[in-house]
Amino acid sequence: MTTRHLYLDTSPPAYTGSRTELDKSAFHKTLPVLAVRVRPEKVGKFLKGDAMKRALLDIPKVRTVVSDPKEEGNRLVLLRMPNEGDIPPEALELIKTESNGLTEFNVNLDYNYWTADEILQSFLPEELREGAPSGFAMVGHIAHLNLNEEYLPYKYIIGQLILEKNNRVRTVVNKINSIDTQFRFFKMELLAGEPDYVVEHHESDCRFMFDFTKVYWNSRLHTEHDRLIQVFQPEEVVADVFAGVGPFAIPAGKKGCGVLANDLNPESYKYLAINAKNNRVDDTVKAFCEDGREFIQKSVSRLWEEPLPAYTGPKQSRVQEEKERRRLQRLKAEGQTVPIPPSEKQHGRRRISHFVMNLPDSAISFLDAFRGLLSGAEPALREQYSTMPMVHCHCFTREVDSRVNAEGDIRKRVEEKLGGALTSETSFHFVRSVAPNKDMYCISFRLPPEVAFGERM
Ligand SMILES: C[S@@+](CC[C@H](N)C(=O)[O-])C[C@H]1O[C@@H](n2cnc3c(N)ncnc32)[C@H](O)[C@@H]1O
Repeated sequence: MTTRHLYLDTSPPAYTGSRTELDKSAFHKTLPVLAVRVRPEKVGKFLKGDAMKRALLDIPKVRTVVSDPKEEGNRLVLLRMPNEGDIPPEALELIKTESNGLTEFNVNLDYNYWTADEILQSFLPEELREGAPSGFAMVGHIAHLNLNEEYLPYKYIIGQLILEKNNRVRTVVNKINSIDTQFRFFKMELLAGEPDYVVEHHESDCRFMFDFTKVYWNSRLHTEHDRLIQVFQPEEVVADVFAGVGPFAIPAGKKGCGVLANDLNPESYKYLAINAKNNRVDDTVKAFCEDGREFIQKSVSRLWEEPLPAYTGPKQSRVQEEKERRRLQRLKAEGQTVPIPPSEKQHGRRRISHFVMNLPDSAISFLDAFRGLLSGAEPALREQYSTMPMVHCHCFTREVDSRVNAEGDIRKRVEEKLGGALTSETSFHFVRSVAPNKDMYCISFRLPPEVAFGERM
């Protein structure tokens, strides 16, 4: 991007230095301008009012008023033009009556002045400028990008620029176009900064910690996470079959939901448990490390045998909790009756209301695990499921010609795997386009009773 201001060209100079490393000294530019010599007490007159509006130097990161190098205590008010003939008459009038005259001044711009994009545009060979990487995504302190092959010879310089020009960035990585087939995390190479991949990332008002090189995380799913979290009611229990480090599970727990959260990747499981603790929801969010199929099959009886604490209203802050603890301690010390905490008075939660299955590549293939989920269950447990749970299953399209086809195709694949017809309580949500011919959807359906009470797979 070239930045031009009236009279002044503030774009970086044409780069003539080395292309194997960044020669920062090559980024130097001098802009000759005029300056008004004024007594300090008169500076305000030149900055306020309309007279000087069209004459003052106004470029980002450059001060308009500087000390006069030739006369101690005096100030220079910088103008945007190098020639007197360009100064508007109303400004000239003020200069004549209120200043000590005009002088020449050099504004010096250097490497620190320009943005990473501007430096890169000047640095790259001409044929690579259009389409040059201009953005990056952030996860915690890590900036990550996905460089096209033609930019790979310049990858370390691109990394250096991102690191030096963005205060929040401590590490810059390039995602290599290969993804771990089972656990879905990206392979990446360090371009600049510290080789520290354990991040603290914030989403949906929760704090997530994880090793970005070992677990799946995708900030682009933020809206989808929020969408489903809104669907869950605080009293409900959610079973998250492919939970990752908890972007559905932890915010749902914070909302009040009981959550059984599972991931087969031991690293995801480790951070899932840490995140539940760090967000103070480890009483209601329980982590598991099992294959998704096994987790689904065990989930109903697991919750029946070990119910999750009942919902007792919005979660208190740490300060409120501490206040309540002290109040109860005082009552006890005074020999008064200590009230039973509401969570101990009420029965626990024993029914799963939602299953979440975000493993779009293969989640549908796990659906047969629902067959016979409740068959053989004792009557009291069956009674809990007079209303069947909702299943929210993410998947990719196969039929790409139109969305109508896509929905029909997804429905067919789901019904085949479930071994039963979907009810009218079925909906489709387009999540995002992941590639030109690949869309991500979420199908939400109520588990058909004849599937759950039918024969086990
Ligand atoms: C696409 S990620 C979704 C993670 C998280 N729910 C989210 O929305 O960001 C899928 C997760 O499924 C886990 N996974 C893959 N195969 C699995 C399996 N057979 N059983 C359980 N988890 C599995 C991966 O480790 C990964 O964390």
